[in-house]
Amino acid sequence: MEFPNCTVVDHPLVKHKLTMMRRTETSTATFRSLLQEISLLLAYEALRDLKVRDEDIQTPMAPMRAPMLEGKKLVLVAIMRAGQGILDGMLQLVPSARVGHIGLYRDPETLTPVEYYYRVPGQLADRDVVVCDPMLATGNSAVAALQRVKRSKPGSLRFVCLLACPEGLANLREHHPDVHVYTAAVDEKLNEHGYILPGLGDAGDRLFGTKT
Ligand SMILES: O=P(O)(O)OC[C@H]1O[C@H](OP(=O)(O)OP(=O)(O)O)[C@H](O)[C@@H]1O
Ligand SMILES: O=c1cc[nH]c(=O)[nH]1
Repeated sequence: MEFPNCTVVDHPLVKHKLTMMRRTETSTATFRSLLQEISLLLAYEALRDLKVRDEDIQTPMAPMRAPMLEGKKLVLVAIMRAGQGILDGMLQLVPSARVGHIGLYRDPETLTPVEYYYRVPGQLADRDVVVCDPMLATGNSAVAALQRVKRSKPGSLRFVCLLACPEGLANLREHHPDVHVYTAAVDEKLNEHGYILPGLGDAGDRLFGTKT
């Protein structure tokens, strides 16, 4: 199925790492390092249109004008907790990016997000903002996070996740048709508790080892 607001990064390396992450027997340590690795690959695709500016440099052979990223224009915003895993991977690729955090958890009964923390750099007007969270399930958390960031009128806004589903993509498209999603896969559907099927379970618990 095609989703107009979504790019599926279906590189073989991404597919392989995602399969390893899905497996029940994958340890917390392995899950964490795989999320970092896969996020780096997702970022490669999601940041394809970042602006570069030519600078005068000197190679050992000759002077030249060469493109450099305007790194400080990028703001990476992690939805806590699990977004931290994606953030860590993306920061390896763009260490000079500014960082924001939005604390949200999903009320297990209503599946609506509850905000408990917000700290994002101000002055977003000329900055490219990437909001990240591994799971786009109902999409309610992403919709709320993007709404919050939009109050600061960012120059551009995109969303990076590990796994999406049709319900979450539809919700996001309805509320934020201007925000493009980059993901490693779009799974089949949600179950009655709002979990992605086949999915990978609770991303935060798997990343931090908090499953009881
Ligand atoms: O699309 P949604 O239906 O809103 O679900 C997605 C949210 O659920 C997970 O977080 P959770 O609320 O479990 O919090 P946690 O990261 O603290 O575990 C996930 O990391 C997303 O933030
Ligand atoms: O499948 C899901 C849905 C929401 N949050 C998760 O961590 N996993």
